[in-house]
Amino acid sequence: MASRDLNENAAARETILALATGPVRSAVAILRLSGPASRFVLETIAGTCPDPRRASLRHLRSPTTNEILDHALVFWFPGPGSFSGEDMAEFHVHGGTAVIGAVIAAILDIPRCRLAEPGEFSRRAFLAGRLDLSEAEGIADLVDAETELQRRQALRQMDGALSTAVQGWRDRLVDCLAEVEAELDFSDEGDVPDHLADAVRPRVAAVRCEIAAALADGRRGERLRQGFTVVIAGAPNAGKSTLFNRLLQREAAIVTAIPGTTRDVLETSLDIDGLPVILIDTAGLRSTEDVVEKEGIRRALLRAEGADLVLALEAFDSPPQPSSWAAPTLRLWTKSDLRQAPDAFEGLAVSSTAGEGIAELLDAIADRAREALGNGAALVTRERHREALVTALAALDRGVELDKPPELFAEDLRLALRGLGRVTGHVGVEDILDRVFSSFCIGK
Ligand SMILES: Nc1nc2c(c(=O)[nH]1)N(C=O)[C@@H](CNc1ccc(C(=O)N[C@@H](CCC(=O)O)C(=O)O)cc1)CN2
Ligand SMILES: Nc1nc2c(ncn2[C@@H]2O[C@H](COP(=O)(O)OP(=O)(O)OP(=O)(O)O)[C@@H](O)[C@H]2O)c(=O)[nH]1
Ligand SMILES: [Mg+2]
Repeated sequence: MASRDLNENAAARETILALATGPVRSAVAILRLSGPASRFVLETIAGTCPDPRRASLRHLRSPTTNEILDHALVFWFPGPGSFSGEDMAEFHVHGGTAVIGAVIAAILDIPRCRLAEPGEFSRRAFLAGRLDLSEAEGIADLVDAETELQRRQALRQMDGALSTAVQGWRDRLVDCLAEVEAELDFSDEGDVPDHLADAVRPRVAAVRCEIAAALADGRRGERLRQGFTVVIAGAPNAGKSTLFNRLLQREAAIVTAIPGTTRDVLETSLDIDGLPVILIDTAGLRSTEDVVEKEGIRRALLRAEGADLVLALEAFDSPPQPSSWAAPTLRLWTKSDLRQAPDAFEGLAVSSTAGEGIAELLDAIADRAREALGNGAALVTRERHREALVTALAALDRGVELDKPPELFAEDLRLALRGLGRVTGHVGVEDILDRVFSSFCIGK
């Protein structure tokens, strides 16, 4: 892929530094550098530049005082065959906060070195043509992945699943456009034979169809990134917080025998069979004049409305609840250890204290989440991709209309190509780079 970095002169570039590992005490911490001064930093702090890609054990020294700061493994990754495409270096230091602070301070003393912005290493890799925009997003998603399916989806995207599909559509549409344009060039105006457009139209329609299929995915990819939200709702004292704690296997919410205990919305993520589930405990629903409780109930109803699934709890000792919710609902009869569900009850009986029905409930949630989130094979994983593909699809829809003059057909093809190019960042991306990369972590 050609370098997109046309504006900046490499030598004038700053060298960026970041802690690539977590900002906590750890056995080993990795400091990462990218930019033209990387080699000089290695020579200054570690004495000499090691062989490319080989771990070398060095004393790190402060260039100002010559004091030894740490014994560390150091790496040299010469550009352009590095992750970012630039010269890069790594310091694998002991992961104490004072060690990290001292080495960072020593490096920042070197001219033209500064701390990296979030996503700046990946941004430089993108600008150097080492990866495209959707592959860079895959890296960010991989770092953020909390469940197995999120990991799988992110890895596919990092490996270019979406890029490859988009690139294939682009190539085919470019061929179509070239044929339409050639014909336009060689014919008198308004005199393009219809058979040309007729020959190209089915090929465009085939691409159109594939893009439409990728979009008709029930937003699985986006939802897998975000998680499947399950709201626990019901009357005060129905056992919502007890169930919440049982599903999380820890005492996250306060439980008492007093109705109206929970007021805030409590939200925690849960991994069920690799599926990311966001479990939400809410205030018990009742009419009340208490302003705090009222606000809690308002928030509870708001979250229930936007949920992927509402668990509507009822117990023998709690008043009946609204029978229908805007979101898909699973009715639960709680406290089944104390009183059996009435015969007419349509739903699942559970006891959070005795454990009855809990495995079945987890299975039911997993089934619904799997249905909504898919298996990690969706191509479209962000609203950004969807918007760009919808734009391309709309242009192709217009393009394939019968009796469309070839000039306008060609223009529609160009618009479609621009939409596809935005997914991978091949065209018109200046406005979205900040938005995409600022959501990355520091050090990525
Ligand atoms: N210590 C460390 N671990 C890491 C990374 C890193 O930068 N540093 N990574 C970074 O995020 C990931 C690995 N990804 C990488 C991707 C490409 C190259 C690289 O230098 N590629 C060259 C040469 C490959 C070779 O021949 O060995 C290339 O593709 O040309 C390095 C790391 C995960 N683990
Ligand atoms: N025996 C039995 N008691 C339960 C069960 N679930 C909840 N309880 C009891 O019911 C009472 C209310 O439980 P909570 O979980 O606080 O109820 P809640 O729905 O969160 O109530 P609010 O937060 O007030 O809306 C507590 O005394 C719990 O110990 C259960 O499965 N079996
Ligand atoms: Mg509660």
